[in-house]
Amino acid sequence: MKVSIIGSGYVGSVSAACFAELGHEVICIDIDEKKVQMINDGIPPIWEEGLEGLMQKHAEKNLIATSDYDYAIQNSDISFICVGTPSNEHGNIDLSIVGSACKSLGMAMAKKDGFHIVVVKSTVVPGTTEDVVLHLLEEHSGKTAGKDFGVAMNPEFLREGKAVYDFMNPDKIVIGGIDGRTISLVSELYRDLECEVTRTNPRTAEMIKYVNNSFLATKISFSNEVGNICKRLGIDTYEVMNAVGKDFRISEHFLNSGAGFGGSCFPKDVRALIGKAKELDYYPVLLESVVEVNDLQPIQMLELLEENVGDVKDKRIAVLGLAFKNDTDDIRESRSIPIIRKLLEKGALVAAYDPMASEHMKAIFEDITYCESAEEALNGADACLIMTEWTEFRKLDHEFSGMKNKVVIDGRKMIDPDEMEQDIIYEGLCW
Ligand SMILES: NC(=O)c1ccc[n+]([C@@H]2O[C@H](COP(=O)([O-])OP(=O)(O)OC[C@H]3O[C@@H](n4cnc5c(N)ncnc54)[C@H](O)[C@@H]3O)[C@@H](O)[C@H]2O)c1
Ligand SMILES: O=c1ccn([C@@H]2O[C@H](COP(=O)(O)OP(=O)(O)O[C@H]3O[C@H](CO)[C@@H](O)[C@H](O)[C@H]3O)[C@@H](O)[C@H]2O)c(=O)[nH]1
Repeated sequence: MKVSIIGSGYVGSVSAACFAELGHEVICIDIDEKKVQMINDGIPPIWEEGLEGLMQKHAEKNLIATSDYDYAIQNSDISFICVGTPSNEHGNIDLSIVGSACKSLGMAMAKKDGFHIVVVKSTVVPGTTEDVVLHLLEEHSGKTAGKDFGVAMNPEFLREGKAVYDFMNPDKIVIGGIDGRTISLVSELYRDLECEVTRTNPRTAEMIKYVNNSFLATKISFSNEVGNICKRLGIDTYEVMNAVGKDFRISEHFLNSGAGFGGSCFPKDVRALIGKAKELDYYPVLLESVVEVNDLQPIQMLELLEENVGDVKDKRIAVLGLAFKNDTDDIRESRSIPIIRKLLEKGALVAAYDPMASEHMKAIFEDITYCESAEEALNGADACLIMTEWTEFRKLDHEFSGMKNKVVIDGRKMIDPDEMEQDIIYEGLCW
């Protein structure tokens, strides 16, 4: 099938490369000319394991990129909207990028003969596809939904760092369409993937995505709350949750307590669902608490730090991990951001290390010291904070020997002091 993908970020570029791998003809559309050029050169605009191989295999064959909407719409049957849906200043969803993509798409559809399908893959609050996207497309194309074009919502569940694998091995595919014809045509795109398709209406598909993310975020905040209580009781919460997770109704996944959840999805999506609920005069007590517990975790880390080293003014604090999780260079809503901000406010000297994300962090904190290795960051440090679950941090041992004061506050349970040769003063955040 002929597919156009609007937006070449994490979701757009992975979807494009994977649809190409599934044998479809794919055109990426982005307003960022640099990304367009990169894709045409077979270079992924974001880092994701396995993405480069797919892009090199398909670029300029069945995967091309352009900033020309007219060309892309004329040469495709289905368009996926994969642009960002950030939070506005009140935490509610900001649909302005979706709006401008719909305008460009509608204007291009006006010039096209024949049936076209528009699929929203961006995460949007329930009602958006039918009440906003569909109407904008009708307004700018002069065409009628259901007659001249189909509209569907197909949420994406990929995890960053595992995005290609997740796209190719989904545990669910949800397609919410305005009619059966649209749902069937969109399903065709996924026919080679071994996965059941949940067929539904657009607003249910939109809600499934929010509930999925909110439930996972709730599991993490629940685990953090339990961890905070365990810490005060002198109990290792990981031992507790390992046993609790053996109950098949709970499952062992997403029970790791620590510095909390970051990333481009959980924080913004939980906030957006809270905003939508309030708009409907419902106060979502549980979801508000999920955010509150999450916001508290970095503060508790700093409290532990100060309990161990006192005033941090003029002290060198090594921050290990800047990405919001391991295996990605993405720093969006990373838990290390509020930590570094507070450390700087308190006059600390921050020495940061991340295997992938330092370049991105420089855009937020220009003046901290960026190191090439954990060892370099730890050298001469008065304390260390572990913020990201990078595998390489599990092996740290002799690297701590250069610290002035060997205080380690572990926000991800990366270190087992009993297994180490170095003597350190170790504090787990929740254990
Ligand atoms: N990142 C994830 O892991 C993930 C997973 C599932 C769902 N989502 C959702 O998918 C959506 C996209 O997220 P992302 O992380 O890929 O975003 P992103 O910010 O990485 O990428 C968005 C892309 O859209 C482009 N763009 C902006 N305006 C445009 C326009 N008018 N026309 C064409 N291109 C335009 C940008 O240049 C950028 O390349 C969001 O709604 C997000 O919540 C993200
Ligand atoms: O037990 C856990 C698991 C995760 N995290 C943190 O939670 C955040 C998010 O992790 P993860 O879910 O692996 O990353 P994302 O790439 O943000 O993926 C989530 O958000 C995407 C965007 O909506 C969805 O598509 C995915 O299904 C969903 O897992 C990270 O900061 C992790 O450190 C924990 O603190 N404890």
